[in-house]
Amino acid sequence: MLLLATPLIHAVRVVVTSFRRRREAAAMGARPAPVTQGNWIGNVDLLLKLLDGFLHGYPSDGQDVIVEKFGTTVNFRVLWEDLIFTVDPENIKTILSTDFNNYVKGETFGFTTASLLGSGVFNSDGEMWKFHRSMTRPFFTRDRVSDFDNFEKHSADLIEQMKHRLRGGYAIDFQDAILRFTLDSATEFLFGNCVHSLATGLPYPSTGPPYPSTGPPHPSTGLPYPSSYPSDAQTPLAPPSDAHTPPTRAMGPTNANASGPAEDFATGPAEDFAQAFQTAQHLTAARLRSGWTWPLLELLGDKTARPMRVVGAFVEPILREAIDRQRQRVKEGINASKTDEVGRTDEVDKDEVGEDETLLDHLVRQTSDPVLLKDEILNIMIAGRDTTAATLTFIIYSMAMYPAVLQRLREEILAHVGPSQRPTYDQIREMKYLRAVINETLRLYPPVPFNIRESINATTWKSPNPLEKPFYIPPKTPTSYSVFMMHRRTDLWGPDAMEFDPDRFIDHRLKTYLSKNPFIFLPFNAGPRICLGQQFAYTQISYTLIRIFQHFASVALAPDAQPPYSVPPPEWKEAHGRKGVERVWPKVHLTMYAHGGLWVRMEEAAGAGAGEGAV
Ligand code: HEM
Repeated sequence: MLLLATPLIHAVRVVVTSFRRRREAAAMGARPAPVTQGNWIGNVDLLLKLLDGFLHGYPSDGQDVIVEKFGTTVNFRVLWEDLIFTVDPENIKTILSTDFNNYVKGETFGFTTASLLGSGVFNSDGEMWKFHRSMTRPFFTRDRVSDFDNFEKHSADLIEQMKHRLRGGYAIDFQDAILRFTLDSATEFLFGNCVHSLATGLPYPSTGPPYPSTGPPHPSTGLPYPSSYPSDAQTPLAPPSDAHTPPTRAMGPTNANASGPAEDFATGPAEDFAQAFQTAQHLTAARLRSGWTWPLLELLGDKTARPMRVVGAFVEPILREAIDRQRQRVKEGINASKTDEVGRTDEVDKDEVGEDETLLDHLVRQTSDPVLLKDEILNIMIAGRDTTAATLTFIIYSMAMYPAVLQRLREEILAHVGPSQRPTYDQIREMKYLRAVINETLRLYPPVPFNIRESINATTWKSPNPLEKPFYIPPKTPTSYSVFMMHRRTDLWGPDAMEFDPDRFIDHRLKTYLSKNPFIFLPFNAGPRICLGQQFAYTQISYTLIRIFQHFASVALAPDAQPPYSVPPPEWKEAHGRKGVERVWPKVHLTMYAHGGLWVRMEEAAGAGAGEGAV
C-alpha cells in the first residue's frame, strides 16, 4: 500500500507545485524558462545522456545540444525536479553579483559535497561563509601573493625533475609534475611544511611499446596509479646510468608493489593523499551530475569514505601538531584568547598576520576546532592547488599546439627578464603577452567550468530578447551556469571564439567584446564570492611560466606516451569547434584536467642554466 502511495503523493506534489509556479510566474509578469523535452518519462534519457557526456565525452557534451535547441537559459527538468541552467552573462551576473543575496550554495550542494568539503568556504553560506572568508582574506595581500622565494624554490625543483627525466629520453607527464609542484608549494604556503612530492621523481610513461602496462592498483583507492614504472627488462629506454637519487625521501616508504627503478621514482603518503583527494573530487562531481538521484547510487555506502580516510590520515596529524603548538603558546601567555562554541577565539585581530606565519598558524589563532580547520585547509587546497595546476597544464598544452605563440612569449620573457634571472613583480606586471596567454587559456579551459547556486526566493531573469517577458525562476531551485560554454560563445567573443589567440586580450577585440561586457569572462567568478586567490594565482602562474621558458625553448605533445584510453576518440575530428582539434581529453571533476595526463617532450634552451637561479 505504502509503495503505491509514495509515487501518488509525489505525483500530486508535482502537479500542485507546477500549478502554483505557473500562477506565481504570471503574477510576476514572467514566463517559465524553456523545459528540455526528453523521450523517456521524467526525462530519464536526458539524465543518462548528461552522465554519459560527463563520463565519456567532452566537457560540454549533452548541454551544448540542449542550449542550441532551447536557448541560453533552459530548465533541465529531470525526474520532475527543476534545474535552471544558463550560459547567459546577464543571468550569471544576476546570480553572482547584482542579486547575490538571493542565491546560496544551498542545502543540496552542501549535502552532496559534505563528505569532501565539510563546511569550508566553498560550500558554506551566511555567517559561516563570512567567517571562513574573513579568516583567510588577510593571506592574500600583495606581500603575501609575491612570496617569490617559495615560487623560486619549487619551480627550481620542478625544472630539475623535468630536465632529469627528459634527458633520460623519456616523455614527461607535465600535469603530474605540476600537480606535485602545486602540492609542494601549497603545503608550504598552508602548513609551512613542504611534503616534497617532487623529490620522489616524476613517473615514467605507462604506455607500450616499449613500455609495460599500467602498474598495480593504488592500495588506498583501488584505482590505477596515474603512471607506472617501466621495468628494465622490458624497455630499451632504461633509466639513465646517472640515475638521480632524490635529495630526500620525505614522503615515507615507497610503494612495495611497484617494480622498476625505485631509486628514481617513489610513492608515499603525499602521493596517496593526492590520489585519494582526486578520487574523492571525482566521486563528488559525479554526485553533482546525478542531481538528487545520487544517494540511490550510494545505497551500499558513501563512496568517498575510503579516499577521505586517506586524506584525513594525511592532514589530521599536521593539524593536531599546529593546535598543540598554539595551546603551548597560549600556556606561555602568547596570543591568549577565549574560545566560543564553534572554537572561534575572540581576542585575535583577524587581519593581523605575522611575517612568517603560515595560513594554518593564522587559523589556529582563531579556532581550535579540528573539523573547522580541516575543512578550511582542504577547501583552500582544492581552491588553490588544482586550479593553478589546471591552468599551467592547459597553457603548456596550448604552447605545444601553437608554437608561434610560444616563440612570441619567449621573446617577451627574454626581453623583459633575460635568460636566467629571477623575475620581479614589476616585470611580471609589464608582460602583456604573458598575461594574454594566461587569460586566453583561462577563457578556453577555465579550471572551474561549471558551477551551481540555489535560489532563495522566486525571482526573474532577463530574457535574451528584450521584447520578450523575463524568465521566472522558482524559489529553492538549483541554478547552474557554465563559464566554459559562455567563454566559447561566438556571439559574445566574435566569430573566431573557438580559436586560441591571446591577441584578443590585447588588440581591438578587447574593446569590441570584453571591455563592453566584463561578465563574459569569469574564470575567477565575480561578486562577493570572487576567488580570493586570483592575484596569487596570476603571480604564481606567471613566475613559473617565466622560469620554465627560460629553460625550455619548445614543447611537443608525446602521443606515444599518452595512455591509449586518454587519446581523444577519432570521431571527435568530425566535431565542430575545439572538440574537433583537441589532442588531449579535457575532463572535469570539480575542476578541469587532462584525462590520462599531458605527456610532452620539451627541448632545452641553448645557454639556459647559466646565471642567477640556474637549475
Ligand atoms: C587559476 C587559478 C584559479 C582559478 C581559475 C580559481 C577560480 C575560482 C572560482 C571560479 C571560485 C568560485 C567558486 C564558487 O564560488 O563556487 C574560486 C573561489 C575561491 N578561490 Fe580560487 N581560483 C584559482 C586559484 C586560487 C588560489 C591560488 C587560491 C588560494 C590559494 C584560491 C582561493 C579561493 C577561495 C578561498 C575561494 C572561495 C571564495 C568564496 O567562496 O568566498 N583560488 N576560485
